[in-house]
Amino acid sequence: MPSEGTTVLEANALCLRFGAVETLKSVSLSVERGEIHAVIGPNGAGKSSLLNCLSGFYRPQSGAVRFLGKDISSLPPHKRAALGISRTFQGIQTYPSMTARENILSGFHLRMSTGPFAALVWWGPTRREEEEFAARAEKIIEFLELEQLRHTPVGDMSYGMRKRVDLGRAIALEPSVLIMDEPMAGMSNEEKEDLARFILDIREGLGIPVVLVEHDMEVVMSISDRVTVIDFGEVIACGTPDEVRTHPAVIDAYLGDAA
Ligand SMILES: Nc1ncnc2c1ncn2[C@@H]1O[C@H](COP(=O)(O)OP(=O)(O)OP(=O)(O)O)[C@@H](O)[C@H]1O
Repeated sequence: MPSEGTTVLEANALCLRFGAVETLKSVSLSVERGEIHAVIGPNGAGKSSLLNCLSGFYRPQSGAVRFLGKDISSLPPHKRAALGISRTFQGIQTYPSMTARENILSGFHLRMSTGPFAALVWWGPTRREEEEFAARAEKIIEFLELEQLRHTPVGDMSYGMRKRVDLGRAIALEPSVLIMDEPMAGMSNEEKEDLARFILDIREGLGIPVVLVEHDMEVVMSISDRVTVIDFGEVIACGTPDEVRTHPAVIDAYLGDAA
């Protein structure tokens, strides 16, 4: 883990174009240890594109992404994930026929030091890893209060619980940072409250900083330490929820009457 006060994940002057569309125009963002950092902005502002640049799904034409001070701009998504950059996506990423426990266990595969070949010829370490992962999966099940649903196929669960299993898969890797794209979309108020509590617990209890794109302003303003506002591919404000809420450019661009 990084030492106190260090930047965990950093985007520096990212420029991203799709043909004639300038999606990100020199966007910078830093995610500090111990913070929940929200990225907000109107539809089409470039929020998901920024997350995709951080996790490696999009390659910006210029600018750099750094993780714990190291330039990771050229790394593909799976290598960034293996370094400790975890991500949840819009919608559901879990396997519906697998149970909650099996889905969470599937999140460990990136950290498996022994591949399938080693498993065939060298049984010992694989077995030990499996036991270790099973124990860790149990901890995640308890952490996310999924005990009752441990052996339930995810396809039989409510949307909110499926998203919770999805989150379990993302934190199974014990990441150094968690990226979440619109985690509250499609959730009831009760489900949102539960998820907000777990996001706070992930920051507090597990010490994992979180960067999230979220449209629900009530959630953003209540759980975030810092908020970056993007409009038309540019950062127009960055600060605490109170600073952002009262920022004239933000009021103009996005929050309007809701501020
Ligand atoms: N793969 C792509 N190909 C072409 N254009 C893209 C691609 N990804 C994003 N864009 C464009 O980049 C711009 C920003 O899109 P993005 O999804 O990042 O915005 P957003 O702020 O996340 O929007 P929303 O809140 O509606 O999800 C849009 O004009 C979009 O059409």
